[in-house]
Amino acid sequence: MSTDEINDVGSSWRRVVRVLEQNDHVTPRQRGFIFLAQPLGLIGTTLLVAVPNELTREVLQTQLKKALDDALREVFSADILCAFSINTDLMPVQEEEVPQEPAVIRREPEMKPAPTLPSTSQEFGRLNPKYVFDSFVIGQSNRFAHAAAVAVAEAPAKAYNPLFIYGDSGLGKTHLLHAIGHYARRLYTGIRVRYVNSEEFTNDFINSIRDDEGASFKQLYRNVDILLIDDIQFLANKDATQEEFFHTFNALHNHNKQVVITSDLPPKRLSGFEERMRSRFEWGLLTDVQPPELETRIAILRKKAIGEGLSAPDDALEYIASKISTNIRELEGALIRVTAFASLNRQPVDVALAEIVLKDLITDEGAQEITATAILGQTAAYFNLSLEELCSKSRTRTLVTARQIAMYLCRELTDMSLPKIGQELGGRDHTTVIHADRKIRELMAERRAIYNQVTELTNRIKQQQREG
Ligand SMILES: Nc1ncnc2c1ncn2[C@@H]1O[C@H](COP(=O)(O)OP(=O)(O)OP(=O)(O)O)[C@@H](O)[C@H]1O
Repeated sequence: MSTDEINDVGSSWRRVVRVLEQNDHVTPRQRGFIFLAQPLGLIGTTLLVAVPNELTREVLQTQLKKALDDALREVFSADILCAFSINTDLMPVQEEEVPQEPAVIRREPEMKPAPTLPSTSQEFGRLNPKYVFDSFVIGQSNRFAHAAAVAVAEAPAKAYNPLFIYGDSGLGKTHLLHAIGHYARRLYTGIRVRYVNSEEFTNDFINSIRDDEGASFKQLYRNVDILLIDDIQFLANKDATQEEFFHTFNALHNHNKQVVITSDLPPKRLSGFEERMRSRFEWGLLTDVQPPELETRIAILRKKAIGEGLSAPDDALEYIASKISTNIRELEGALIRVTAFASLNRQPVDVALAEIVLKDLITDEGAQEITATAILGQTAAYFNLSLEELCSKSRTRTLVTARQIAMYLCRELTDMSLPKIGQELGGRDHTTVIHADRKIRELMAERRAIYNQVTELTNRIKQQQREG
């Protein structure tokens, strides 16, 4: 197809968009999706259109089918069929990379914020760029939670408020929270989204009392359009912090601001919370996430392998997925170990190799829970350090590596939250833990010594766990 022809299709498509803009049956939200599409060319009576994701395709193909067919007929004076292809490059860039809202959304007046939302763009709580809806695999176990999360991002404070997502550790609750934040920021220019772990909320609150900064604490948590609060169970029995959260929640809810909460248990089973708090959690929508079934686990591994550029055949992925069933973080950890081992040995990943590597990683049913104390104790002993040194501020090379390995192992072998791990290792920030986790994953694939140290330490910790 020549450039002229493509330009021609471009101008026809712009006319199609104008016709759709004038169609009263098309909602402003649906228009937002039309702007994300780009025509690629016309082959006979089929128009090829690129869209950034499955959701956009679905909206155009189903909700807007009739309006789109009519508009195409009007512009091309013929019945035109649309064929959609997904091109993630069309996806607006994440906020972390470019602090401004993406141009593709920005220049369209229809994508301006809903009238109730303020228009200043601010950075509120870092969101992990990897935790977006597109990287989230949907299965029976999380379908409802995913749909509710999308609905809340698309219509903050209108769909369900609060949205309360609960379930065991490592099943995607944090991922969904971040994804809501990313997606809402894409849809509404300048929307103020704050993500916070409840332990950070507690720390901020305590510091605000210590520093007499109550007003700025309120400003921080009440001047937002969406508050995403992770792992609310950590507020249990913290009466003063709960009281403050109660007022924050009420202030936001009364002003039609969205609150999304995650927890390991449903409100009714959350102990250490006042009844008025628990009942508020039930005002909106409760949804759980369950351990994923085998097919979903395989799909998650496949997506992860592609995303991280790891090469592993399907049967090896299936083997890993069949062995680790209750925690997606562990599932990902297993994939990293297998591919790191293969890379170090310049061997392809296959089932036999996965079997060898995972032999020690698979948790024994009924064994004692692994604690931070066990991990820190074993790590310190392994590197010939004292516990004080391991948790100290010193930054000698051995200490930094040992500390990062301890953080990585806490992340992989326990259900502890990031702030809690940081706290155990000398009161470090949760971002330090994220960095350590990433660093060790990378080093394991690059340096045999690190891989061996992590493996040997894991074995020692598990051995200690087995012996009670
Ligand atoms: N459905 C999914 N698709 C793809 N990745 C997933 C899915 N569910 C979870 N993950 C991945 O599994 C890991 C653990 O998920 P996440 O941290 O969101 O769990 P969580 O339920 O918040 O756990 P915790 O209660 O311990 O905080 C993350 O890397 C996340 O991206």
